Amino acid sequence: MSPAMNTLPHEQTTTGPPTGEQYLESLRDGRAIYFDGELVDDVTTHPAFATSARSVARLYDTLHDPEKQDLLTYVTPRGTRSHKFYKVPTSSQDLFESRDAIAEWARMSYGILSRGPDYKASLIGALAADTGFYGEFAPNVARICEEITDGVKFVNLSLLNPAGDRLKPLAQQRDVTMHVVKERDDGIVVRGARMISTGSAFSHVTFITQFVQAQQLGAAEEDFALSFFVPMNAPGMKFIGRPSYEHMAKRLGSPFDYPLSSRFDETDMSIVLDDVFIPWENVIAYRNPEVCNQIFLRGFAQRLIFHAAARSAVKLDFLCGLLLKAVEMNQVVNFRGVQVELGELIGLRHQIWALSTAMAAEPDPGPGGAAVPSSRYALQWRNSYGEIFGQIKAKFQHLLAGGLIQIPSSSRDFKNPESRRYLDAYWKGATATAEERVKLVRLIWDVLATEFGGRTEMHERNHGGSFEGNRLETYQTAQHMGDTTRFTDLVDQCMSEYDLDGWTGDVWPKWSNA
Ligand SMILES: Cc1cc2nc3c(=O)[nH]c(=O)nc-3n(C[C@H](O)[C@H](O)[C@H](O)COP(=O)(O)OP(=O)(O)OC[C@H]3O[C@@H](n4cnc5c(N)ncnc54)[C@H](O)[C@@H]3O)c2cc1C
Repeated sequence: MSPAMNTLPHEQTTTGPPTGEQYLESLRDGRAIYFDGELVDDVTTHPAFATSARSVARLYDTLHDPEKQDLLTYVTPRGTRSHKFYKVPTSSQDLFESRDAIAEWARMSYGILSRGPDYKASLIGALAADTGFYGEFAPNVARICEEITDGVKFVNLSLLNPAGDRLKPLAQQRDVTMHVVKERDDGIVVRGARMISTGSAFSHVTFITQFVQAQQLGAAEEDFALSFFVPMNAPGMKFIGRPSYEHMAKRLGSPFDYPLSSRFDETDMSIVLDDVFIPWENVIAYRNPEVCNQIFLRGFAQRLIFHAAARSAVKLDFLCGLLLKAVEMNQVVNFRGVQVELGELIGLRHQIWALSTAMAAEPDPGPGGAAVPSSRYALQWRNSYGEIFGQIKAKFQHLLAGGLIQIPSSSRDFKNPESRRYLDAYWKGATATAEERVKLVRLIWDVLATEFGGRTEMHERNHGGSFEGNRLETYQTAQHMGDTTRFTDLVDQCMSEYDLDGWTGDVWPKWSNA
C-alpha cells in the first residue's frame, strides 16, 4: 500500500461546510453523467438538474444561518461545524438532537428529498465509531470520515449490482457485476455496474460496497467483496439515470403544475465502473467477504433507517395537511366516514413518528460505544412504511376521486382569458377559487400521481430493501438478538404450568371438574 494521500475531492476540511454557492461550484468537476443522449456538461445549469441542485444548495446555506446553527450543527473535535447527524452518537439525547436536525432539513422539501447530504451521514457516523473493524484499512476509514464530516460532504451509496440473474452466484455474472480486475502497488482497478445510486448527480463522493440482502457473500466471492469511496469525477465512473422529472416539468408546465418534481428531483443513477482506478487510500475492504457482509449491519443500516424515518414522518405531516385541506375545500370533511379515514391517516402519521422516537429512545449498544438507533424499531419502520404509504395514497384516491383529475392541462389555461372564464366558473371548490383548488390538486397530483409521484412510491417501498428481504432480516435479527427465544420461552413457561393432571405447581388450587 502506498503512503496515505488525500484523494477525495473538494477539500474544505478546515473550513467547515460549504455555502450553497460553494457547494454548486463543487459539482462542476467534470463528472460523467449521460442524459438524453448527451454527456451533461454542468449539472448546476443543465435543465434536467439545475433547480434540484439549487434545493440541495439551500440546505448547505442553512448551516451558515446563525439562527439555525444550534439546531443543525455541532462542533467537531477538529473545531469545525458539521451537521449533527455526522456526529457519532453516544446517547439517546444525541440521537434525538440529530433527529431534530434531520427533520429540520426534511421540512425544507416537505419530506420529498430523501437524500440530502445528511442521509449518508448514517454511514459516516457508523464507520467513525468502528474504525478498528476495518483492520489494515482503519486509518483510511478514520481519515475519510473526518474529511467528509468536516466538509459536510454529500456521499451517495451503491449497495447492489444490477438485478441480472438472481439465481446465479456473482461469479457467474462477472460480465455485469462489479469486481476487481487488477491489483496494483498503488490501488485496485474495478469493473462492472451498480444498480442505483440515488442523489448521485448532486453528490461529491460515491460509496460502493457489496451487499446481498439476508444472505452472505461466500469465500468464492472475494473478487466482489470490495468497499471503497470514489470521487464522482474519477476517470471511468459513468452515470446513466432515469428520465428527469425536473426536465419533464420544464417541458410540460410550470412550478404551478409541478411544484415538487420541478425542484426536488433527487435523481437515481446507475453506475458503470469502466476500469476505475481506486487508490488504496480510498479502500476500506478488499477481497473481504466477512467485512462486506457486516458493513451494512454494524449501525449503518439502523442509522440509514433512522434518517428515513424522520424524513418520512415529516412527509406524513405534509400528506396529512394536503388531505385535510382537500377535504375541507369540497366540504366532504363533514361526513362521518371521511373523518374516520382522516383519523386513520393521522394515526398512521403518529405511528411513523412513534417508531422514530422509539429508535432514539431505546438505542442498541454499538461498536466503539456508539448509540445505534434501535434495530427492532428500525426494521419495523422498514417493514411498514411502504405499506403505510400505499394505504395513504389510497385514501387520497377514495376521498378525492374524480376531483383529482378535474384539472386543466397546465397553468397556461389560467393565463388564457377565454378558458379562464370557464375555469373560474366551474373548477372552483366549496371554499376555494378555481385557481386555489387547482393549485392544491396539482400539488397532490405531483406528490402521488405524476411519474415523479410514482417513482416516489417505488422509493418508499424499496429503497431500504426488498419486500421479502426486509421481513427476512426482521426474523433473522430477532433470532440474533434473542427475541425469538424470549418469545418461545414465554410460551414454554405458560405450558409448563399445566399438564394432563392439571396445574403443575401450587399457585392455583388443585383442579377438580365441576
Ligand atoms: C427509487 C429507488 C431508489 C433506490 N436507491 C438506492 C440507492 O441509493 N442505493 C442503493 O444501493 N440502492 C438503491 N435502491 C435499490 C434498493 O436498495 C433495492 O431495490 C432493494 O434493496 C431491493 O433489491 P432488488 O431491487 O435487487 O430486489 P430483489 O433482491 O431482486 O428482490 C425483489 C423480489 O424478488 C424476490 N427475490 C429476490 N431474490 C430472492 C432470493 N434469493 N430468494 C427468494 N426471493 C428472492 C423477492 O420476492 C423480492 O421481494 C433504490 C431503489 C429504488 C426503487
